[in-house]
Amino acid sequence: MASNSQSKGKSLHQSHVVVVMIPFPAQGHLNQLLHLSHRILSHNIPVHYVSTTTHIRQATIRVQGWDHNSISNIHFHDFKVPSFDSPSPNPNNSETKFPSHLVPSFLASTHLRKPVATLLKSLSCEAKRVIVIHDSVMASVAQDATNIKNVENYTFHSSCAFTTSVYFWEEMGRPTIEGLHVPEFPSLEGCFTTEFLDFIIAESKFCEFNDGNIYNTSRAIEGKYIELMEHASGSKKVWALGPFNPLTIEKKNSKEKHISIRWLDKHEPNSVIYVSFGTTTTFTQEQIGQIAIGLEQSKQKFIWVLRDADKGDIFDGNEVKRHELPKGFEERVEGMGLVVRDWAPQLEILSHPSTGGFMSHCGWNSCIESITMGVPIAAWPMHSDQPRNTVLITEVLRVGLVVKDWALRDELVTASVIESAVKRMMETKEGDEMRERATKLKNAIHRSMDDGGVSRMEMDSFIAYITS
Ligand SMILES: O=c1ccn([C@@H]2O[C@H](COP(=O)(O)OP(=O)(O)O[C@H]3OC[C@@H](O)[C@H](O)[C@H]3O)[C@@H](O)[C@H]2O)c(=O)[nH]1
Ligand SMILES: C[C@@H](CO)CCNc1ncnc2nc[nH]c12
Repeated sequence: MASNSQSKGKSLHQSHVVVVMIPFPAQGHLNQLLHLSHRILSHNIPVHYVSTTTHIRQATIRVQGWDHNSISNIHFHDFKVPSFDSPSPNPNNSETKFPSHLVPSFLASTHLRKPVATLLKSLSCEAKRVIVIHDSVMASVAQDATNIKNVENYTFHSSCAFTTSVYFWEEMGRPTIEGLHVPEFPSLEGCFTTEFLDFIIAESKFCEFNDGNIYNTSRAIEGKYIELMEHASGSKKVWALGPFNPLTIEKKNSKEKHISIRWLDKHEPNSVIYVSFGTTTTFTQEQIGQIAIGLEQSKQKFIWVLRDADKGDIFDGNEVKRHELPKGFEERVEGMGLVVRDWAPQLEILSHPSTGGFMSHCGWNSCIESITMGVPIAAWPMHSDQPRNTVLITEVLRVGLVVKDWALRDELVTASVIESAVKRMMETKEGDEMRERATKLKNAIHRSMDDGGVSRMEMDSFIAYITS
């Protein structure tokens, strides 16, 4: 059984309760429930983590921020599903930038329902109680939990409370709520394909009978919107158990350091902008050229992670495309910028003192990782929840600026727009003020995770609730 310093004083009866995680098979989802597994394990509760063979492999090789040994106590269940297509992403989709090339892998994972049901039945015979935590878009896979007596079923929402709650608030007809000012936010137009929106709606029907809702956020970040979510959830509990990612990252010795960290070590505090767009963004060659020129013209130091969206199966063997950069670019920016084409250690980069800004698509992982590390965001949303996450970052929390307005989503972002956004973030008073607010927010989050802090108390209360 897992043990570490946080588990001291916890009684053994808790081992009669086991947790089963059912993540959605895309990096930004796998990652969050893996972090949560780690946190729950530290309370001495066994955790089972279920996915397809390839996605278990993906989740475990990309674990960040915790030491690899600490996840070895998680019980991974890699179930076989029918083989699925794993096409390369297409940057030229005109309707939306949603990564529809992943859909075959999403559909394949619906076949997890049967092995999951078998696992739940077997665990429910041995344990006092089985706590299922399933991604909101894996609710159909978790549905059999409802019919087993000692199994409780919680829905994990992979985005922030702001984005999820305004969706419900709109459905409720935008009621006035005392003490709450909701800023303007974009409609869902252009966020998803119709096919995926239908998938989300179909999955949400299976959440109706759940026992509560879990978010990777904190009352120290967006308390008002967690309350709005509570308002929309009626009698059901809303648990804000985040941030799931670790708040401090251990320094590696220099031999083990990634090239980007060694590079950051050479620079001044807050002098580098980190540019990365998660695992579901693919740019056209033309757009890549504009980013390159914009970064060069900004004359600011940068680390740029230049990679396409993940494929449904990241191990399927085909070579990843190597994007061309403008002629002589890498030589001209030598010493000033670093282009990373493989997997970057994002948490380490964000926690490095030299990193002073983050140009991001505003995936929720990137947002919360950046906030917990005190780094402000230059927001360039692409699809899904990202346009609304941008509103939380720039207007509610005021720890970021907008690179590209969502209304202009179909247009090329020119080098000069990128240049001016980078300069605004890195060398203006406005940028400094955002960094100050980001540092304040980081400190508030750290305090909330200390003894007696709101986030710590909420996690303790959840653990007590599921084990009592
Ligand atoms: O090179 C890389 C790229 C990405 N990453 C990590 O991969 C993760 C990417 O997740 P993001 O949420 O930022 O973005 P993605 O688009 O990939 O994910 C998505 O899934 C979950 C949703 O709620 C997000 O809003 C969504 O966009 C982050 O944890 C980031 O740290 C790396 O560590 N290195
Ligand atoms: C490949 C990922 C990228 O986000 C699709 C699942 N994304 C999502 N799934 C479910 N609800 C969402 N609300 C916002 N985004 C959501």
